[in-house]
Amino acid sequence: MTAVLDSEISAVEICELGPNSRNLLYELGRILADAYGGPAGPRCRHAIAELAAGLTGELADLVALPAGDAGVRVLRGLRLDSAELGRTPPSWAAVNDRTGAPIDLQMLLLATMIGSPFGWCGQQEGRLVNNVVPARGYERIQTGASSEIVLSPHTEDAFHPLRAHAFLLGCVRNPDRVATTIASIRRVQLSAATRQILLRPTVPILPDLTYGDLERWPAAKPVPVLWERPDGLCIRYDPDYTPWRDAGPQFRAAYAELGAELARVADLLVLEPGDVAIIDNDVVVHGRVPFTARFDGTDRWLKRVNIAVAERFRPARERTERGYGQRVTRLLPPAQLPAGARR
Ligand SMILES: O=C(O)CCC(=O)C(=O)O
Ligand SMILES: [Fe+2]
Repeated sequence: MTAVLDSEISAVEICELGPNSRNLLYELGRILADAYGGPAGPRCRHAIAELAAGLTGELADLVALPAGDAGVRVLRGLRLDSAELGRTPPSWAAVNDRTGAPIDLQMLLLATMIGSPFGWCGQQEGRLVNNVVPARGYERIQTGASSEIVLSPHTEDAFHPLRAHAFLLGCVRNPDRVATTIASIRRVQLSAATRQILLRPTVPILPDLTYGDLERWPAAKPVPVLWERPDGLCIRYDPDYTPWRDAGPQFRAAYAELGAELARVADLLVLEPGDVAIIDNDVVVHGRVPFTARFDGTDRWLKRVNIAVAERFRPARERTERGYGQRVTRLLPPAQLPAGARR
């Protein structure tokens, strides 16, 4: 993909949280942080699930999956304590979970209103709220910790059958207004032949480097790039972790056509402090433009939460995939979620 994106935000739904919603979420985050220290323990997780299931009114109306083909809804106006959060850490591993607890808990309340938040055992030590910050040494490596390179458009955790149906990207700070890129598969135009080729399983998608230096995958199973959900076309895409160059010329041409179309329809989304994007991971691929990291404690800082939405369709054939041994960690086992939150 090129770094040249030509359109401003178009069909993305932008929702401003009113003062009551902002204050309520903020207070709940604080109360949970004071009572439990953070979301690691089961008592706090039960409290999150109970509280999220009981939220009504404006918050319940606004905190929802994006409805249209844009596949992104941005909630604007989350309250943050920037001073308490302190300096941007030099890597995810250096995050202070205690000072971060109030905002992490707000993110988890939001995620639990949509579905069931989860993390990966092999990523950021299984945390439910991941931190996305530029890290020294990773400037040119294809992960969220990069900076100097274009982070290619991708489906989050495309390699895995349990990848998020949707995820949250919340912004703590973004002083240089570095844009996230978003591109909806519902806006691309493909020839009928290309569409047919990409609907067939041809090449596998491998785990990205955030899962550690995993050995090669001799038994990697091909998966389709495009698939269909009852409401329309969906995508599963991660070109940097797909051995597409090994495929035949027809597939390579189709894959290139898709890449060019995704670049054509891509929008730039500049997340500002207090913004939370709700991204449909089956409809939209996301990435990031290049930037020069500061590495001085004032860098861009995002929070990411994966969400499983039980009523969302996925193709049955994915159930036989093994996900390269990567296992999820859930907020709570599904049977322990209160009725209103069991999705
Ligand atoms: O930095 C961004 O805007 C996106 C990073 C990303 O791809 C992710 O956190 O999954
Ligand atoms: Fe991502």
